[in-house]
Amino acid sequence: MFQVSFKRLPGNEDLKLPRKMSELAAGFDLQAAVTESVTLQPGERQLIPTGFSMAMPGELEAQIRPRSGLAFKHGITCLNSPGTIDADYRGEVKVLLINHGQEPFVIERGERIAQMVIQLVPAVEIIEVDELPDTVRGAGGFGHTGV
Ligand SMILES: O=c1ccn([C@H]2C[C@H](O)[C@@H](COP(=O)(O)OP(=O)(O)OP(=O)(O)O)O2)c(=O)[nH]1
Ligand SMILES: [Mg+2]
Repeated sequence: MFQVSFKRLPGNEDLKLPRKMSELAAGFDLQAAVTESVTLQPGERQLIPTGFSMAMPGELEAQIRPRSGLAFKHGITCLNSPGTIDADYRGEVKVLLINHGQEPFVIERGERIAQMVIQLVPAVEIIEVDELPDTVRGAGGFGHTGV
């Protein structure tokens, strides 16, 4: 069990810390910490504050992912999905939303706008080599096996 710390930023006492909405949910839902409602016009993107910062062990990262309901109903998604929160980041977690829908979308304070999934990041060492091991696939990609 890893411990992940959330720090509520001043002025956000009314918001809940990220939380799972069902027992086995993968994601912790994130609330919009906008001080007043924000309207995303079709095609517009905005960085939405969440009102908290966080810390986690170095083996972890946090991914910011869209909520499928907002995507399906309103075309609202995360432009950089999944957003990456590095373990050493201590700034406010923010959500880069974009409106891919046809209608303006209003974000109210406290609205659940995205979800955060905590993931393991394996420790790796990068080594430079002159040759890579052969495989059957080789350089084939981008649909070379057909559709
Ligand atoms: O959706 C996101 C993505 C990133 N971040 C924060 C945490 C992350 O650790 C930091 C940097 O993100 P990233 O590495 O994706 O951006 P960059 O453009 O590479 O910036 P940097 O040079 O600061 O790493 O920004 C967020 O709050 N929300
Ligand atoms: Mg970076």
